[in-house]
Amino acid sequence: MSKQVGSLTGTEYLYTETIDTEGISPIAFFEAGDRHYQGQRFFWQNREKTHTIVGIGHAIVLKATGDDRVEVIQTEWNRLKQLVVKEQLDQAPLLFGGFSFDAKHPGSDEWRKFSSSYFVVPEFQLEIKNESTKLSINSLVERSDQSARFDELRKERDRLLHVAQVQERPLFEKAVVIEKTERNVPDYLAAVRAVKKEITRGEVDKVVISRSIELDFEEPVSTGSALYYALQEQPESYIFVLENGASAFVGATPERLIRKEQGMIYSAGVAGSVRRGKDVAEDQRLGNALLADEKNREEHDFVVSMIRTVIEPICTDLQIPQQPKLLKIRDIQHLFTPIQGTAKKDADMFSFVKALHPTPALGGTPRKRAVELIRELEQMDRGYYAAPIGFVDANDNGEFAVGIRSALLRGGKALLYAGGGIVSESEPLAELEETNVKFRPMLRVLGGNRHEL
Ligand SMILES: C=C(O[C@H]1C=CC=C(C(=O)O)[C@@H]1O)C(=O)O
Ligand SMILES: [Mg+2]
Repeated sequence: MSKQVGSLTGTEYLYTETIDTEGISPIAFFEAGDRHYQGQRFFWQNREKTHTIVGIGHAIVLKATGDDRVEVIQTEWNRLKQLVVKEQLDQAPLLFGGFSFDAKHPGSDEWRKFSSSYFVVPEFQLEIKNESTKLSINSLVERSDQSARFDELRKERDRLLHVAQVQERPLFEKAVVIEKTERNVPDYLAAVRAVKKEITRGEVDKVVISRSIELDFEEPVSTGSALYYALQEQPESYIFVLENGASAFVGATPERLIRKEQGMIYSAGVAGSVRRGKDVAEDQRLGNALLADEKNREEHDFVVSMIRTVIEPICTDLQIPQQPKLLKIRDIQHLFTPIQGTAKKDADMFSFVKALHPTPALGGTPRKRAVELIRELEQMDRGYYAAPIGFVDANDNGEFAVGIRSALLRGGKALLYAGGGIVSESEPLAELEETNVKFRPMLRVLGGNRHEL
């Protein structure tokens, strides 16, 4: 049973016990939870592929809505951290989840279950980092129930391990798409034009406008299959899955929001885009043209300058290069500025998430007006698209990416999302084409590309 932290009795502790499990495949472990824990799993892998986390089952669920949702999650997590009981060598329990893009959005049926924030401490936590593989059990129980509860949980852990290691490895078939519907192209183009007018009027400098594509499949798509193909097809990106009941939010994003490790923080400006070239020469020509392009540099500079402004008060030793570099991933190249610093003493992970979200790579400049315009102009609910998704551990180390190049799966349907930064020089049809490139990663993963390839 999962517990909302609000229902704590005051006498429970968050017990953790870790074992070493070298050689287990994270996707096989994820899939081992398919039968009994569907809707209660998550998966995370960083861009460098040095850190993979799988969560199965819910020891604790945290949800919060409203403007102060980040602070509510932050406070509850701080309270929970005080309850951790573990041996020194045990892994710290972690909190994984995400926020919706806009806490003030009225919401839609498709995203209803996710609430405007949804975080879990997994019951079974597999972590592969620095060449070591650790599997923990986390459980929030009364001291008097701890021993009996852990006996049950150890049995269940061993069963999951056996399924993952010994029983047949899962074979994933790519789902078959029967229909691909561009949901709101005229609305999207109208929104881009409206933003350009607002820019001319001096109301805003930049707003990110997005749209969605619906895929209908012959059969329900399993989360495991989407995850498998995301890992195969997008090796240069963060890969994430967050299940919630019958829905799953899945993505292959290149964009870090914040990583915090031993007091150091790492963020990134990722904005400004062009497709990959068909050969090396074209790829380099496109990349160099992107680096020199005024419109894309403007899109990018708004992001870097806002990140500087919002993290300067909570950081020291901030290091931000003057010029962007190129970030090349399978389908697209971006302008990229890595940012790092040292977190001030009281600035924890959620202080950074709150300060940074949304950067103008997903929202706009100025932030408040841009988010209002997105709410007014986009004829859709972004849900968790373009919003922070990731984890923090009990030592306040962790990482959040931005949930782009992503899709919401539910049964035989998927909703894919993509957007782009609209600035004064934006051309509506060129922006539409840019969103087509940004849909590609998830179209590859989900099979919706087969007519185009
Ligand atoms: C909003 C998205 O991308 C952002 C990240 C990188 C480049 C972007 C751009 O060039 O417009 C966007 O700001 C998306 O992929 O849906
Ligand atoms: Mg762009």
